Amino acid sequence: MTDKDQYKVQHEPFYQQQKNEVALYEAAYRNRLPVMVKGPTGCGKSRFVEYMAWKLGKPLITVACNEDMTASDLVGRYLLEANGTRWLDGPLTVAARIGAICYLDEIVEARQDTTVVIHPLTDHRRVLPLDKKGELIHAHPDFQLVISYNPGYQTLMKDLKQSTKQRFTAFDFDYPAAALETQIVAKETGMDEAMAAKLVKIGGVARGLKGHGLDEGISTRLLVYAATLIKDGVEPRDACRMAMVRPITDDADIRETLDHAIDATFA
Ligand SMILES: Nc1ncnc2c1ncn2[C@@H]1O[C@H](COP(=O)(O)OP(=O)(O)OP(=O)(O)O)[C@@H](O)[C@H]1O
Repeated sequence: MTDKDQYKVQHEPFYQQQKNEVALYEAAYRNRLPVMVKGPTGCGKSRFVEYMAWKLGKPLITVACNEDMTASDLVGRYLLEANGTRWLDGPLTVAARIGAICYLDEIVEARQDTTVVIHPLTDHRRVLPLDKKGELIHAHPDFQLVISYNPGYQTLMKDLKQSTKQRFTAFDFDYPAAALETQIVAKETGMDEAMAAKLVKIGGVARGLKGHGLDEGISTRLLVYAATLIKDGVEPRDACRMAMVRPITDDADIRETLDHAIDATFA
């Protein structure tokens, strides 16, 4: 297996289009424009990028960003070995060399001095300077940079700089409308649509509480978890409490409200 093959998405991921994002992404890719995918947690951002990598037949390298991440974690570093030192490419460098789609998940978590290393890759230069190694990489023609971003988590202290934002085209994602989300939960888990619709309805109750005691509503991911447990034989009320309520809040009043909604739905 070559470097490239190991990053190929082997099987078609199930992705339910919300609007015309597939065609728009293809246009961005044709022109090698960097893409930003914005939206709340668990609404399908990563699945979309995985699906696009599969559809375009390009390798996909995903990096989960965090606040301890340094530029070296992205670009690469020298490793100390018995016989001296050896350079090890970081994931961004590998992607630029082999022509992969590089997906930096939750980029805003990374420190700003880390974020700026992507700048020269996002404009017409499409280069990546490896300062420590003294090498300038010209990105492979197939390389594309994609970042994800949850606008709900941003504070004044933690946001992308305009000079970073303005290097990307952007997609606004959100939880799908009820009918579409029902199809997603049903197709993803094999659950019948009538049952999936019940889970989506409870999800809707929780999303209505956002800003009234809840930071985020129940994600599509959690609806899929609940459906998976139910398909495995777990009693629906237990599955919903376990997958859709307990993870998202410790507030007794909100839990009670959501538990009531669950009991009413499965009465
Ligand atoms: N449009 C969709 N088509 C198919 N599955 C979907 C879709 N939207 C959400 N899902 C389901 O929701 C799950 C979570 O989606 P995904 O991992 O893409 O979330 P995300 O937006 O990247 O979240 P995070 O920001 O937390 O990484 C998927 O594993 C899939 O089961």
